[in-house]
Amino acid sequence: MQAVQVKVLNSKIGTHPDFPMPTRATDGSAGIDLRACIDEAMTIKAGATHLVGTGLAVYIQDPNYAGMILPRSGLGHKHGIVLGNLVGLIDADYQGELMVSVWNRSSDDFVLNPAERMAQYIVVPVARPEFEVVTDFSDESVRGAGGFGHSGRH
Ligand SMILES: O=c1ccn([C@H]2C[C@H](O)[C@@H](COP(=O)(O)OP(=O)(O)OP(=O)(O)O)O2)c(=O)[nH]1
Ligand SMILES: [Mg+2]
Repeated sequence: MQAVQVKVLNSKIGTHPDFPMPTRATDGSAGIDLRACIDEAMTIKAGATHLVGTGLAVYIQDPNYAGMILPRSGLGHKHGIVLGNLVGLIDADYQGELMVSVWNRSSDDFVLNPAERMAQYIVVPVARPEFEVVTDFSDESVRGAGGFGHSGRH
């Protein structure tokens, strides 16, 4: 996939030095960091969840792809800042603002500053198979219906 369409919904983005257009931190970065598009710092109390806008709309258009919003490892591990929905799945036909559900799962309040990089966004391919209804599967796998630790722990 070469490009997706990005609409800037907040005029600060791309004009204010603190709010650059989203980019990859390095050439090899999978994710594009999503910044909090807020005017003032907000306190996310211990255990609280806030829906925070990014000021951006991304229209993937091609249904063979989807967007995902993932936590940043540093914020998640060191500060307990993860996602209220654990992972955000963004449909290819979604044209609204990318929103981040910021969950402070730690026991300390967290101050989210304007333009702070709060999560990251990737685009992934999506297999969209038909669901072919059968009475019996075409063969029996080695695993069969075993799951949930069926193969042991070690
Ligand atoms: O972290 C997220 C998750 C979702 N969305 C937007 C894009 C996505 O395409 C839409 C719907 O998401 P989802 O299907 O996960 O939520 P739902 O609760 O099933 O809502 P809907 O009934 O609108 O599909 O909400 C975000 O902006 N951020
Ligand atoms: Mg849905």
